[in-house]
Order: sequence, then structure tokens, then C-alpha cells
Amino acid sequence: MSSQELVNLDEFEALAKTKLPKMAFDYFASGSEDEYSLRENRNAFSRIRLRPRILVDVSSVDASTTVLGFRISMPVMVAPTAMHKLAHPEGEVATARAISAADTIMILSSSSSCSMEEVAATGPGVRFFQLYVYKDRQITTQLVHRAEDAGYSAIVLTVDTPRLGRREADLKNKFKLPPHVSYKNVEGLLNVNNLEKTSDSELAAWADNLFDRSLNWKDVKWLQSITKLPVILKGILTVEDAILAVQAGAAGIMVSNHGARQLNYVPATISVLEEVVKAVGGQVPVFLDGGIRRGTDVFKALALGASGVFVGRPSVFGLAVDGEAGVRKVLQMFQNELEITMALMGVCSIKQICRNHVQTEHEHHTAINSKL
Ligand SMILES: Cc1cc2nc3c(=O)[nH]c(=O)nc-3n(C[C@H](O)[C@H](O)[C@H](O)COP(=O)(O)O)c2cc1C
Ligand SMILES: CC(C)CC(=O)C(=O)O
Repeated sequence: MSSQELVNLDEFEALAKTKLPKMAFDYFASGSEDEYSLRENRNAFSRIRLRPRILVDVSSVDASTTVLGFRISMPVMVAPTAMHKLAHPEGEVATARAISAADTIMILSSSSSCSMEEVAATGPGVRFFQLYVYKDRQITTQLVHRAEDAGYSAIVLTVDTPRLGRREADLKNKFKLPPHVSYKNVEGLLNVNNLEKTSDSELAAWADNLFDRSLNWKDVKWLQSITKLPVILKGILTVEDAILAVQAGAAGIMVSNHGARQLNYVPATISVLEEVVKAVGGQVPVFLDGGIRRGTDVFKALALGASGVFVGRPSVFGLAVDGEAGVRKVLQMFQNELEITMALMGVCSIKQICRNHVQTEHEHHTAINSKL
């Protein structure tokens, strides 16, 4: 079946499952431990209702928006996900082409299977570089400078991964990269031959051996001291940390629980978005990822104050199903669903989306109780 026949992301995921080896599919799809947060990332969206306005002239609907000064076709961007060659032989190069064709922003994972230079060489496109801080700060610094040289426009520092969450599927599968897939950005830089086998998952052992667990707020300043690029902090789930992030000079915040792959029992990202926006939204853009699968999800996040959203697994499943064409189709689906949602909500531009367009579960119950 071609990706052109698929009508939603659940179908992409189901088809990806039939195409990929179990070890790869499980790595992409799973969350940590018993996956409470993974289910919540989706379920929390279904608890938010929409309040459409009618009889608005929606003959022209424009979903375009601006992120960090870049004009893009829609407020849906692509989150960093590692190891795209596990999904398709062309890896991140194919993903990058599809994203620039869709005229939106890609965050390239520092753990990509094509190098950041190979991705940059695919042609023009707005790209940010996601950073994991390695114990070896010299190599970390090199990565940041290479990203600058290759034309990346921001550094996205992931702050929720001092260790890898317990992904039981990976442990059971004894996750291991096949010979044709490697951490391209650090190839020849990090000594990976003598890694201590701390876990049955090679990925967890990689993080255990190489990631800098001492990473703390002072390092955000350190990162700013080695780059002129704006620094976005990815993985914030509390108002307290959002305030610290702004104090530390973050140019933006990503409310994210890493696709529910790190700490289980953290809340769904959409359920903490509004309090973070209330605390710091006036100062920096607040983005969200986690469980976005529909145009209506995008709309809900924007109504609760997000400046844009990112999708992780959807682009990987698109890639697995049909390479570059699959990722293009996934992004087209988001654009199309968002535009239809906007029209049915009585909204012609992203700026018109406001808080009154959504009703949370709590508001729904308050409204019912007040009538009793
Ligand atoms: C397979 C996979 C690999 C990921 N790799 C990275 C990574 O290298 N760096 C990072 O900051 N986040 C990584 N993430 C987290 C994503 O950036 C993002 O937060 C998450 O996927 C969003 O949730 P969603 O998949 O429900 O859209 C990864 C997520 C997945 C599913
Ligand atoms: C290489 C890994 C640390 C990538 C990652 O963040 C993930 O699998 O969630």
C-alpha cells in the first residue's frame, strides 16, 4: 500500500509496524516503563473540547506563522528523533528534504544517522540542532560550532535526559544498532569501543557512558558562552523550571516529556502547557510536543498558548512507510487537517486562535455544576 492511500497517522503507524524489524519499530513507538505518560499524551487531547464560532467568512484560511523570526507554512514543526536510518536507508537526508518542501522547521537530533553536514547539504531549509551534552565538553563544543558552520539557526538543548528512561521494549529486544547505522555526528570523535555494558539496551549504555549527568543550570550559561545562536530548552514540564529557563536566557521553551520515553507518570504535555504559558509566555515563545497526531491537537495547543508544536513519531512513521514521500504526506496531512479545523472553528489566521476556542475538562465540569 502506498502512503498516498493512508488517511491518518494511526494508519501510518500500523503500516510502519508491518514494514520495520521489531527492534526498530519498538524503539520508535514505545515509551518508558508501563507507558502511563505515553497514553496520557494522547488521552489528554481527547479531554479538551472545541468551541467553534459560526458564520465567519472562511473563504481564505492562512495557517502560516512565524517562529524565531522565520516564516513557515504552519505551526507544525518536526521534533528531533534519533537514527532515521533504522526507518529508511536514506535516513535524515530524506526527512530533511520533505520538511523543507513543506516549508517548516526541522530539529535535527544530535544522535542522527546522517551527519548534520549531510543534512545541510540537501539544500535550503530552516533547521535547528538538538544537543546532548557529552562528558567530553570539547566534542560538545565542536558539535555546536559545526552546527553554526553548517547553517543551523538555533541550538535545542535537551534537558530531560541525564539518563535514558527505562524503555522495556528495548531492554527485551536487547536493542542494538545494525552495522549500517551509526551516530554519524560523533563518528571518529568519541571512543565508543570500550563502553561499559550498563544495560541490555545499547542505547541506554551509550547514554550511561557518554552523556554528562552533571548538566545543570550553569551549563546553560556555558552553552550560551560558546555560541551566538539562540538556545531553546527542550523538556520543561513545570512553571518553576520555565521561570528558571527564562532567567537563564533561553530564547524559547519546549514543553516536552520526550514523547513519554523518559520519566513515566509525568503529566501529558498539553495538560501543563497553559500554566507554563501564563508564567513565561509573555517573555519567550513556548512550544509543545508530545502526542500531536491531528490538526485539532495543533489547534488546541495553540488555543492554550503554544507558539507552535513539534511532532516526533509521525515523521518517523512517514519515513518508514514511504521515505521522503511518506514524510511529505504526513506533513501535508497536518496542514490540511489544521486548515479544515480553522475553517470549521471560524478562524482565518493563526493569530485569531484564542483561549475561548477550547474548553478543558475542568471547565466543562464547572459549567455543568454551576447549572445544577
Ligand atoms: C524514536 C525517537 C527518538 C527520539 N530521539 C530524540 C533525540 O535524539 N533527542 C531529543 O531531544 N528527543 C528525542 N526524542 C523525543 C522527541 O524529540 C519528541 O520530544 C517526542 O517524540 C514528541 O512526542 P511524539 O513522538 O508523540 O510526537 C525522540 C523520540 C522518539 C520517538
Ligand atoms: C540516542 C537517544 C538518546 C535518542 C533519544 O533521545 C531517544 O531515543 O529518545
